[in-house]
Parts: sequence; C-alpha cells; structure tokens
Amino acid sequence: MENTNRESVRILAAIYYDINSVCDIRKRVNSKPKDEDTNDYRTACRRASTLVSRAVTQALRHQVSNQRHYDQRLTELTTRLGWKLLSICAHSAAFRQATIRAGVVTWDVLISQLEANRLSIELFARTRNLEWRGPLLKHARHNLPELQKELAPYIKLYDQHPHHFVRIENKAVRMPVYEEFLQMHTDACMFDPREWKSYVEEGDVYDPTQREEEDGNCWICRQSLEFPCSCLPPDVGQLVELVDYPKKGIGVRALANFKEGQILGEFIGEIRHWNYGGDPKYSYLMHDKYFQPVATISPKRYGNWTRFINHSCGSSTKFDTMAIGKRLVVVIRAKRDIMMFEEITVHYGGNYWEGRTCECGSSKCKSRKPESEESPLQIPVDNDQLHDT
Ligand SMILES: C[S@@+](CC[C@H](N)C(=O)[O-])C[C@H]1O[C@@H](n2cnc3c(N)ncnc32)[C@H](O)[C@@H]1O
Repeated sequence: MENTNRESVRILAAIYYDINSVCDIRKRVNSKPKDEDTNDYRTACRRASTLVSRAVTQALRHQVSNQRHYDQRLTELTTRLGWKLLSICAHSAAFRQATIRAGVVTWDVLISQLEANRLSIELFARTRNLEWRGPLLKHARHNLPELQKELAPYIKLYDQHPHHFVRIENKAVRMPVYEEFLQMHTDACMFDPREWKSYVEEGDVYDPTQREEEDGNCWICRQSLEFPCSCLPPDVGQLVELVDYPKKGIGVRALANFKEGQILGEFIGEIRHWNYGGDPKYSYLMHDKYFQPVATISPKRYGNWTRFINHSCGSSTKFDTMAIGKRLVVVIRAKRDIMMFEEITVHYGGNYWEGRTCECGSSKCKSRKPESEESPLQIPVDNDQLHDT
C-alpha cells in the first residue's frame, strides 16, 4: 500500500509540474513566440482535447456496461471529478499516461487524492492561465448539462500573481491582507534611500545588500567579484501554494518534493535599516558573516511566498545568508527532504515566541504544555446536573 501511495503522489506531483510547464510555454508563446514552443503548446492542447473528446463520446453513449477499461476510467473521472478538473488534468502528460497505465489500486488512490485536492489544482491552473475551457467549448452544443455548467462565465484569476490567493481547505479562496493592505508579490528586494535618510547622519545612502569583496565568491558560479556575474537565487515558488492553516494563518504547502540542501527561494522584502521596528511579524534581520547587522528585510507589504512560511520548532528549512550574483541575499534552504503536500516550515529564532504561543505541534515545541495541562482530568458528569433545577 505504501508503494501505491508513493506512486500516486508521484503522479500527482507530475500533474502539477506539467500544468505549470504548459502555462510557462503558453506565456512564452504569447510574449516571444518560437516555433518550438508553439509546437509544444499546440501538442499539449491537442492531446488534452483528444482525451476530453473521448470522455464526451463515452458520456453521450449512456451505456457503460461494455466499456473498455480506458473508457471506464474516463467515465469515472467525469462523474467523480467533473469536467473542469478533467480538462485541467488532461493537459498533463503524466495524467494522460496514468489513465492508461496506472495499476488498479494506484488509480483508486490517485482519484481520491485528486478529489481531495480539487480546489488546489483548479486554483493552480486558473492562476497560471491554463486554457482549460478550450477542450470543453467544442462540446458545448451537446446535451451534457454538467459540462455546460462548467462553461458559465468565471472570474479571471490570472491577472493576479498566484500568491495573491490563499486556499481555505477545499472550500474557498481569499487574498493575503495585512494592516488592511493586500500583501503584494514582488520578484526582487526593494531599496528606497528615502527610508534610510533618518538613520544615516551624513554621506550618501547606499544599498547595504550590494555584494562586496569580503562577502566572498558567488555561491552559484563560485566567481569572485573580479568576474562579475548575474546569478540569481533559485526559486521553487511556482511549485508551492498558500494555504490557511488552523491557528497559524497563512502557510506554505509544497506541491513537489524538494531535496535536502536545496535553495527554495530568496526571502524578499523591502530593505530597511537594521533598527527598523515597523514589522515585528514578518521581518528578518540580515547579518553578514561576521554577525554584523546588514539590514532588516521587511516583507509585510511587498515580498514573495517565503514570508508566509510558518514557524516549527522541528522545521524543515532554515534561513541562510549568502552572496549570489550582485547581492548579499537571505535564502530559505531545505534542512532535509521535503515531501509533496508537506507544510514548509522554518525556525524563527529563540526570541520570536516570547509572549506568543507557538502552535507548531512538533514534539520539540518550546510552547508545548506540560502533560498534565494537555489532557485535563476527565470527570464524568451526569447530564442532568448541567441543567438548572
Ligand atoms: C511570518 S508570519 C507567517 C505567515 C502568517 N501565518 C500569515 O498568516 O501571514 C508569522 C506569523 O504567523 C503565525 N505563526 C507562524 N508560525 C506559527 C506557529 N507555529 N504557531 C502559531 N502561529 C504561527 C504567527 O501569527 C506569526 O506571528
């Protein structure tokens, strides 16, 4: 059973990966079309369309008793997942292969997991502008009310960054808001000299995160500053989602497996003076290798997905400061392998939880209540005693 589970999770991870790749190709086709990308994109759409058309043919037959194995699976998909999810998943090569090749048990587990992650997959595809309606539109004229329902007008989600949406279980979606402002996504740290003026007595204000000789060689290409490079920190942000976690608020859920040591992304925000105290919830104090403070990275307004990583006393990642390209950056790095669908967590540091209660649930948790408080003595109560006499 464990192997089957692993296989279905592997397929699921590949489905997210494929959908993201198809959307990336589409973006390239729309901005700088190259023959190779256009062909790849057309092939993905044609294959998705073929699978959906075959499912439509089966749905119109009304007779399922003598269906072939593959067609039975398509019927099961449309009845259990619905036409929208089918059309979304049909864009994934891993999904199309699974409809033919997955073993019976793997298939059953896969379908249950697709059902359990229905909103996650839909949100993932829609915020990346997957053309999932295309394969269905061709069949709008057929008498398939469930399919027609899916073609009703939808709110556009793709004109916003995917990390402007937070999934609340399988039910709803909200936007990340803090101090009444939408927490905007940005791809790079922002330095505004005006914010530093009050901290600097004389001379020019400069960005203290610019890489200097003493920060060492670039962590990626290993070149010294004598050979300037344009390396950027890797980022897996396309393969994570923001989710509301009970008691902790927004957190980050992995939509792929990540390896120990892997850099997951840069901790991005506004570059503020190290004495800046305006962001006690999200900010991180960056130090150089001599433990001298460099700057406070404040992502409360502008930042990327890494600002939403919740704390765990047994965390899966850590903060690291390193020289990459032209800058000194704070990155999030995996301390161990991270599995698909796991919540990504980081340790906020010793002082963060003074006066706050950690709800990480880890056996190493510093806020963990003593045994006696955790399970209060149970006294059986006669229900009648609870009413006024
Ligand atoms: C950097 S933010 C993380 C994202 C945050 N959950 C949100 O909704 O925007 C840090 C805040 O998240 C919440 N948080 C993170 N980890 C937590 C934990 N282990 N237990 C309780 N609350 C946590 C606390 O409110 C904390 O001040």
